[in-house]
Amino acid sequence: MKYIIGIGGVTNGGKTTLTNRLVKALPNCCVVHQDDFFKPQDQIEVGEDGFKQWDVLDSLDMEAMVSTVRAWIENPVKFARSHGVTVTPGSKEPTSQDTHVLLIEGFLLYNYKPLIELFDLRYYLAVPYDECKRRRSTRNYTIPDPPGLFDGHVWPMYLKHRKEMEDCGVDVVYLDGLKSRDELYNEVFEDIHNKLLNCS
Ligand SMILES: Nc1ncnc2c1ncn2[C@@H]1O[C@H](COP(=O)(O)OP(=O)(O)O)[C@@H](O)[C@H]1O
Ligand SMILES: O=C(O)c1ccc[n+]([C@@H]2O[C@H](COP(=O)([O-])O)[C@@H](O)[C@H]2O)c1
Ligand SMILES: [Mg+2]
Repeated sequence: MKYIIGIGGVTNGGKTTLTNRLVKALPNCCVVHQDDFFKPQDQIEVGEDGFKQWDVLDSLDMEAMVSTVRAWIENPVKFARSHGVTVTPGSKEPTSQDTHVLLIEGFLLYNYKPLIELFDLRYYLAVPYDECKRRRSTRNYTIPDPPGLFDGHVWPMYLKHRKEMEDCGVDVVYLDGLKSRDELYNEVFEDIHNKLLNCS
């Protein structure tokens, strides 16, 4: 069986931290990071507000991201091997019963139709404004945040995209990003087991 699981939500919600832990625990598990699909800086539009518009779908090569996911769907064994993931057969025979998991993590997973429909399970990490701003201020992105970016662009875009997702009725499991790393990992790992892996 093949399962595609989304770890989405707000910037600095803890998506990458949680994903890095899950990938070690789930069977034959590969990861796609949405951050790897940002377009080069010179292709990012500058808005009327003067900020480079990083936190919109247009800043990402979403077609390439979906193609990568489709390559995994087509042949998860080949995908795993070419990404250095060791493939182990499950206890059940025939081999076609083997379990393969793809984790997709990123801040804009549930606003792009061709991607939304590919998930078997969608998680959404959220943290309140103050904590998000505090965590973001300590991050070192390849392109550092200019002064005022969080309040002028990042947070408003988060609210806009979250509302659009909710208005479209996308089915997500909300996670409280204020919980500890351990709590979040245990909660999600158990949930994945109950919802997916026990049924295979
Ligand atoms: N559950 C948590 N509680 C407190 N801090 C966390 C938690 N998860 C992650 N962090 C910290 O928050 C920051 C952002 O985490 P990260 O996993 O990179 O988030 P994201 O990928 O959603 O932007 C990092 O400094 C990380 O160590
Ligand atoms: O990774 C990059 O090249 C990059 C360049 C500019 C900005 N980012 C920021 O990366 C954020 C998404 O990543 P994350 O891990 O914070 O969810 C998003 O809020 C962007 O503003 C990321
Ligand atoms: Mg991240």
